Amino acid sequence: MTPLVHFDEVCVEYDAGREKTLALQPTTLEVAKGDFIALVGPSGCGKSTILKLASELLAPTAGHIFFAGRELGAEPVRVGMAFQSASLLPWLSIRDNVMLPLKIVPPFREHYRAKRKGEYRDRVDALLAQVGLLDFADKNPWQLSGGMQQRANLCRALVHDPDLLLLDEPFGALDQFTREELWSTLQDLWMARGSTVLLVTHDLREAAFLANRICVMSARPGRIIEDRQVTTPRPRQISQTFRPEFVSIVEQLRELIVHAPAAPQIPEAAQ
Ligand SMILES: Nc1ncnc2c1ncn2[C@@H]1O[C@H](COP(=O)(O)OP(=O)(O)OP(=O)(O)O)[C@@H](O)[C@H]1O
Repeated sequence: MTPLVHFDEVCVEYDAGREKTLALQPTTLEVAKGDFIALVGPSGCGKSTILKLASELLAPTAGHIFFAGRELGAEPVRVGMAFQSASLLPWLSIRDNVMLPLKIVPPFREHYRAKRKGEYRDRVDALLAQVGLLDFADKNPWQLSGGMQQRANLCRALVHDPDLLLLDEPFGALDQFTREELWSTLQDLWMARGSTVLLVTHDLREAAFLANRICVMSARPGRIIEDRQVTTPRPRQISQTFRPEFVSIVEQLRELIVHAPAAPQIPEAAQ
């Protein structure tokens, strides 16, 4: 079956004038529709670079990226994104923050004026209810805790049913208990919506709890050195992450990352 996203021998070299940084060695990755993939690896190995490629913020230096069998860029791909900082607009209510993609992203924006008061508002409120935020819909972001802001941020990333949900350390700034709550929220949203997710994280327990596949990357210039399935049935419980079989997955990932040699550099002439 054609993968939803296919990175085919993709290479990235950042070129800042005289200084060039090879961030990604030829990397191949196939993402099926509905996959939940976690990208883990040492700092600077190119995890965020993969998200930038998937969101078309960055073009590969070499290789190709396909979406549903066609070269990325041939057709618009709807992407939802969330980062470590929730970056909600402080002057808008939570409801209006979550509504934003429906105002901006085609084809929703064409119907925005007609549907805002009815259908779109119901859609936003249903999502807010699903993550326990409906009572806070009229509040401004600064009236919510960091964890609540990240819940709203996830809603904003999902409200327009993106083809791809790209998450770059979305829970990195939260305390452990709030983070675990948000893992369960994200798992529930993913199970309900069947989204296709690429998650960058440094937290191996988070990767193992949330993902179906964990792609481990080598130190920069990065490449995928292990593509590991996590078959634990859903819904997963936080308490399971303290059980021996789960702890063992996390330990194996950690060993891989700590001991993985940096990928051999490709000689410039061969690039
Ligand atoms: N715009 C840029 N210009 C030059 N070099 C860059 C640029 N963006 C990233 N890099 C370099 O490319 C490499 C990969 O960066 P990237 O942000 O993808 O890594 P990462 O694995 O997400 O890192 P971290 O885990 O620390 O967030 C790093 O060495 C980084 O310094």
